[in-house]
Amino acid sequence: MSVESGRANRIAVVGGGSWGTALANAAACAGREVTLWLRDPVGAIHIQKTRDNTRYLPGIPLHDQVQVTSDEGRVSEAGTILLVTPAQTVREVLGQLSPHLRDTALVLCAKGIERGTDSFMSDVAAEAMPSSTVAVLSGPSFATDVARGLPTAVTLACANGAEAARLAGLISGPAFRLYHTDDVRGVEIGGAGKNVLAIASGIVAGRGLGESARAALIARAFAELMRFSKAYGGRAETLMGLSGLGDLVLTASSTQSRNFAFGDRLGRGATPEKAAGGKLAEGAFTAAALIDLARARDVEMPIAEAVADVVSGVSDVDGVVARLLARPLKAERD
Ligand SMILES: NC(=O)C1=CN([C@@H]2O[C@H](COP(=O)(O)OP(=O)(O)OC[C@H]3O[C@@H](n4cnc5c(N)ncnc54)[C@H](OP(=O)(O)O)[C@@H]3O)[C@@H](O)[C@H]2O)C=CC1
Ligand SMILES: O=C(CO)COP(=O)(O)O
Repeated sequence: MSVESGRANRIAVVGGGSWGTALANAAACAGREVTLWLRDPVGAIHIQKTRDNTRYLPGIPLHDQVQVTSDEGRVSEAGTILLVTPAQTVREVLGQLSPHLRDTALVLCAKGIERGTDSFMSDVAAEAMPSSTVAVLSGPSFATDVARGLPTAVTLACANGAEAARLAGLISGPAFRLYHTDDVRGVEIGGAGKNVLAIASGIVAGRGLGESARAALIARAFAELMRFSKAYGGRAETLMGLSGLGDLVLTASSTQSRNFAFGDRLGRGATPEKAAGGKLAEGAFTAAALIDLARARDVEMPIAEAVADVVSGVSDVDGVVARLLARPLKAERD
C-alpha cells in the first residue's frame, strides 16, 4: 500500500474522552485504521495496553484496529482527523496540532459555540486551519451506544457536497449511518443549540413540573432552534433532521444526557457548580454565546435565555419558570 493510500484509509481521532473513544471504535468498525490521540501519555499507554478507556468508557473494549498514542506527530499519518475535544478547547487544540497537519480533512465533532468570540466551531477551524477541508459531524449519538456498536444515524456536513458524501462514506459502518449535507451552519447550530435546550428540559424534570410541561417545552425549544437557525443561514430541513430534532429529542428526554442530567440537578436545587458533577455539560458553556448571537439578530429565545440566566446565577429556577409562564400569549407560528 502506498503512503498516500495508507493516509486515505487512516483516521486520527483527537481527544480520548467518551465520544472520541466511541468514534474511534465506530471508524474501526467501518474498516479504517485508527489512531486515537490523547494529551495524557500515561492514559494513552494504559488504554493501548488494556484496550479499555477506564476513565471515560469503562468496560467497553477498544477495537483491535485502534492504536492509542500521545505523540502529536502520529496525527499527520491520517488523511482525516476527527476533532473530539470540548468546544471551548477547539481553538487551542488546533493551534497545537496545525504544525503537524497537511492536506487534512478536519471533521469537527464538538457541539458548542466558543465563548468570548461567539464563534461557531466551523469558523474557529477555518481561522486556525485556513487550508483544510472543514466538516461537522452531529446527530443523536450517545457515546456508550455508539462504542457498543448499537445503531444510530447522524449527519456529516461540509460546504463541498461531494466531500461531505466522501467523508460520510469513509466513517459510516454497519451500525453507524452518516447522512450528508452541505449545510454546515444548520448542522452545527442543531448540535450546539440542543445542548442548551436540553438543560431546560432537565430543569423541568428535576423541578417536578410533569411530563406534559416537558413535551411542551421541547416543542417550544425546537421553535427557538428553528428561528435561530433561519437567522444564521441554516436550512429548516436540516434542523428538522438528525442534527436538530433528532438530537434534541434524544438529549432532552434522557437521563443518559449530561446536559439533561445537569438541568435535572439544577431543578432539584443544586447550584450550577455542584450540578455539573465533574462531567462535561456543553450547554452550560454555550448558553451565553447562543444568547449573544440571538440578540445580535433579534431572535427571541426565552427558553435559552432562562437557561443562561440560571447557569450564570442571574435568576433561580422558580424565577425563570414564572417568567416563562407569564409570557404573553401569541400565535403558534411566531
Ligand atoms: N459523549 C457523547 O455522547 C457525545 C459527545 N459529543 C461532543 O463531543 C465533545 C467531547 O465530548 P466528550 O468526549 O463526551 O467529553 P469527555 O469529557 O468525555 O472527554 C473530553 C476529552 O477531551 C480531552 N481534552 C479536554 N481539553 C483538552 C485539551 N485542551 N487538549 C486536548 N484534549 C483535551 C480530555 O482529556 P483529559 O482527560 O486529559 O482532560 C478528554 O479526553 C463535546 O463537544 C460533546 O458535546 C457529541 C456527541 C456525543
Ligand atoms: O450529544 C450527545 C448525544 O447526541 C450527548 O449529549 P450529552 O453531552 O448531553 O451527554
